[in-house]
Amino acid sequence: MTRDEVLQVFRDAGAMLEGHFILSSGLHSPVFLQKARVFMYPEKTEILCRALAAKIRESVPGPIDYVVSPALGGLIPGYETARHLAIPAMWVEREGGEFRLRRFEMPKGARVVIVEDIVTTGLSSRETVDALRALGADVLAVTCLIDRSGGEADPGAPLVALAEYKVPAYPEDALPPELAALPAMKPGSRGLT
Ligand SMILES: O=P(O)(O)OC[C@H]1O[C@H](OP(=O)(O)OP(=O)(O)O)[C@H](O)[C@@H]1O
Ligand SMILES: O=C(O)c1cc(=O)[nH]c(=O)[nH]1
Ligand SMILES: [Mg+2]
Repeated sequence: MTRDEVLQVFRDAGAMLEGHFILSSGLHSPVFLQKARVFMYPEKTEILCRALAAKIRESVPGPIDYVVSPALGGLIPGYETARHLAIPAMWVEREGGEFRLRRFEMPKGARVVIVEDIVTTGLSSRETVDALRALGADVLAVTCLIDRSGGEADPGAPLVALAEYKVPAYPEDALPPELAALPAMKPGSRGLT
């Protein structure tokens, strides 16, 4: 799939939101990709994840044992991408703020690919990589549907994105006046109890 085709799926689903958003990293942005509005359509999710699975096969040499995704946003694309790779999918979820593989056993040396929905700073992906390496997994790549950093994020393993879409994001103390004038929303789940 081309970058424009991927972005068009988000547009068609009404998932390209404009306003004032607080991201998982604490950065503020005038654009939010509300992936849940894509994932509510199984056929749109299938199109994206089949293409991501093909890109993973091209980019990651050797066998892959598991897909692992960070909850919540990574769950649906992780499952669907694993289906196209014909391998099992697991997820990490936050416990006391830290990602943990609470419901699954990870064999030592297992060859793992992370599937994320969106990468902005790479922090959530890096937390996932660290949690899995601490269990003895061999993390081969971090993959995502959309990389908002335009290739600049460092998730701690090679990054494979179905599409890059560079979007501005600002620290709280450096907001452009037109963004500061709008009420801020935080759509993601980091920090929720
Ligand atoms: O690269 P980063 O700067 O870490 O940002 C990207 C992360 O932010 C979102 O998750 P969020 O924590 O908002 O919660 P969600 O998965 O429930 O949407 C998204 O799903 C990624 O996990
Ligand atoms: O950085 C984020 O938290 C983020 C950005 C985005 O566009 N979409 C999303 O779900 N999370
Ligand atoms: Mg997430």
